[in-house]
Amino acid sequence: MSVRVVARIRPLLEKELDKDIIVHADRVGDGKPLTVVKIPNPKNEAEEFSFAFNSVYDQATTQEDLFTAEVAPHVKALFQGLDVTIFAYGVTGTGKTHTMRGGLRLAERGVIPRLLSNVFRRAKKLMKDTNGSTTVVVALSYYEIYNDKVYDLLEPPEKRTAAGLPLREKDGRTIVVGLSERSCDDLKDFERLYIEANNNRVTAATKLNAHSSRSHAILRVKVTQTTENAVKESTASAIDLAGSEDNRRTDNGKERLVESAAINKSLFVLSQCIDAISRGDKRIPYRESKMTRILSLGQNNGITIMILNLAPIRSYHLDTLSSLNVSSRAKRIEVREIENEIVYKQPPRTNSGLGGASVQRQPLRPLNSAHNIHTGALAAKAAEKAEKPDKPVKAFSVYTDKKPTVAARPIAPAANSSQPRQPLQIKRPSEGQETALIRPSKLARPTQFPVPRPTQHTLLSQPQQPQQPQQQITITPSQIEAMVEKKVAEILASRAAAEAVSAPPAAQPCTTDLIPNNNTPTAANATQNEISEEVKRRLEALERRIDNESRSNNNKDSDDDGGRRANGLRLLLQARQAKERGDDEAALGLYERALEVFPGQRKLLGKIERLRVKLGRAGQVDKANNKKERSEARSGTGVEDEEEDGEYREAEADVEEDDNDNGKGKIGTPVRGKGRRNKAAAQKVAKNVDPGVDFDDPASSPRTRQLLEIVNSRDLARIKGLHGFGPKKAQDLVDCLALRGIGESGRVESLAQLRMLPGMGGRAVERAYEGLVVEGA
Ligand SMILES: Nc1ncnc2c1ncn2[C@@H]1O[C@H](COP(=O)(O)OP(=O)(O)OP(=O)(O)O)[C@@H](O)[C@H]1O
Repeated sequence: MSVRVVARIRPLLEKELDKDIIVHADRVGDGKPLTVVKIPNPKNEAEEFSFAFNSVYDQATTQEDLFTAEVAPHVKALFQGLDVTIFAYGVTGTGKTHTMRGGLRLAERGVIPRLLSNVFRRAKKLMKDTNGSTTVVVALSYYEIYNDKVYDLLEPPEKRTAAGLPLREKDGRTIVVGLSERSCDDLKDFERLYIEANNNRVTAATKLNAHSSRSHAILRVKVTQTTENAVKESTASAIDLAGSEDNRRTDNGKERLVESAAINKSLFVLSQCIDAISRGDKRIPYRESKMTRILSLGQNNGITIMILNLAPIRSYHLDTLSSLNVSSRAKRIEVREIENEIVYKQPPRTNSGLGGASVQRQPLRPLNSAHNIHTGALAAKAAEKAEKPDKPVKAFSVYTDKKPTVAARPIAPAANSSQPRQPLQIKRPSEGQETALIRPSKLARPTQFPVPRPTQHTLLSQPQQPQQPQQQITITPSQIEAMVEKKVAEILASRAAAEAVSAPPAAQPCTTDLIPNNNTPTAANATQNEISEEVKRRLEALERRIDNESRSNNNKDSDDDGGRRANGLRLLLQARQAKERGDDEAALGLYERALEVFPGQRKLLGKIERLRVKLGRAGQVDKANNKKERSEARSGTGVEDEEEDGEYREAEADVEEDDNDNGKGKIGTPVRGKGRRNKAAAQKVAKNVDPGVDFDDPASSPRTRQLLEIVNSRDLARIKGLHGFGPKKAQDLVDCLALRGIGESGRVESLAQLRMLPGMGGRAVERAYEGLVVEGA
């Protein structure tokens, strides 16, 4: 399931009543719900950009409307064991805190108090419905990330240490070490704690918001359901992110500027993570900020809802566009909808009278095989509770008439566990039932492969008995193929996840997952073995194919000049933007990464050195590059580097051109001779292509017209079809066209203009032009 992204446009504030409204909610057709946000192109007011979301809430939306539509439906899922994450994103002053926290009046209460109210109500009902045999404990932790440091909001500020609380990875999640947790009995209890904690949160008045949050605030609501035999735990996280700020508009003083740099940096990393995930990159830069590590977007399980807050007025125009862009990409992020595992305190009694022929029961799992976080502390706590004599004896309601959603999962150790995986047991078929479900691995959603499963009866009455001969299992080749495809998708996903966190490789594709563990061969076992062998053989072949493909992709990447250069260009552009935001730290990191693409470039080295000096880290420029420079100087050669240098200069020219175009007068530094250089470059291309083609003239040839028409269509599929364009380059161009109005008409009017767009330097336009087959020619 993808991240659900909804947009909320706030009403005008009193001081804004005379302002021009430029952001509108719209629908895709009559009678359809609001799902589109419209905003004019800042370069061409006649043109409008449209951004589609899962839902859009306009100025008239009340706090209750939003909660009822977006959050209330997921409280049930929370009690089923799914984690729920809700976070508010947007520019400063757009209503994030209003949405999450809200006002004190009942109608003004935001998502968080309403969520807690619903949780307490449901908990109470559950306890009542089970006659007290299920107890529900609600516990809170609440912390903020201020200047990239984590502080516990449930502790008084004087207890804070300068370094804040450390983060640690545990069971694939990021946890805050030493965070306090308070249990809450009811809403009143919560409100007292929450109000007190909010007083500890850093807020300050800025020019854009009288009560601006200077930190990201994360509230975690842990719901623990305990019965006699088992404990189920799930967490709702409500996150109020600090808003991005354009410091040219805030008039921020020194302290606010430092805060602002930290806020902007973390939000920039978040947008980079979103971009990287949506592009399918192998490396996701989660670790570059504490906020992204904690949010773990795309790595978390359960349900994730992103609320994009928007201000409707013109003064937010560019900021609004930028946050619309980031959030519309977040829609592409997939989150696995996996319930947390139930932890059993003790084996269920085999002589339980609760059963009956129709009752299904969850198979037992050892505690150490639980997949999620509940293996250690929770189990210990559960055991401790079970031992306490003063607690009433409870009967756990794992016996249910319904088919359990997480029940009957085979034993699978945690994905990142060092423990070897146990092969799955394919169990006996139920009476009168030839087929049932199997889950090939923890990562996978339920599949439809017909394999036998045990009946309640068998499990309850003969838990220790050796396996009986099984009925003939029939799996068709197409089902095997489907299993294999699914497994491959899992392998790819787990590899991507493992690479993303730079952790040791995630659980290796475990082909044995699908192999039954049969020590006593029978006819049915033999059939299973055959099937497993077949699956295993195909999996191995596919794994080899994947390895070969990724190897050849890597080679292709390194051969692909355009892709490499475009990547370098992107890094230069991002570095430039970071510098403009005043985030020298991020700019330095990006320039250093660009140096890997354009190694040894003196100008780039100069920029890095200057930034290092500014950040008090002079003299640390990559030694390898310096060495390279020195050896070049000695040998007096560098033919290759000349080429690199030219390539770098062109890339940089593109970036500077882009900056110049974006922010005329913003930086205030005249750009010398860039127009000349680009024009010269364009003419150079024109000369290579066809002496008759004028790069400044849109109508100079049918091929030019066709190329421009394809570009201006902004149709990803058509642009991808251009010679020299991969999916990434095509997407970059489409995004760039969406972000910038090009030319008077908002269109690219000539090849020369196309060449000046980021990523279109070098021979990109020339290649696309040359490779174009003119329609109708
Ligand atoms: N839907 C709304 N209805 C009425 N007032 C709103 C709404 N959304 C926001 N506001 C008002 O707008 C102002 C700014 O909102 P808020 O402080 O929530 O912004 P924010 O995005 O959290 O800003 P920051 O990032 O600076 O913390 C507040 O006065 C708030 O009451």
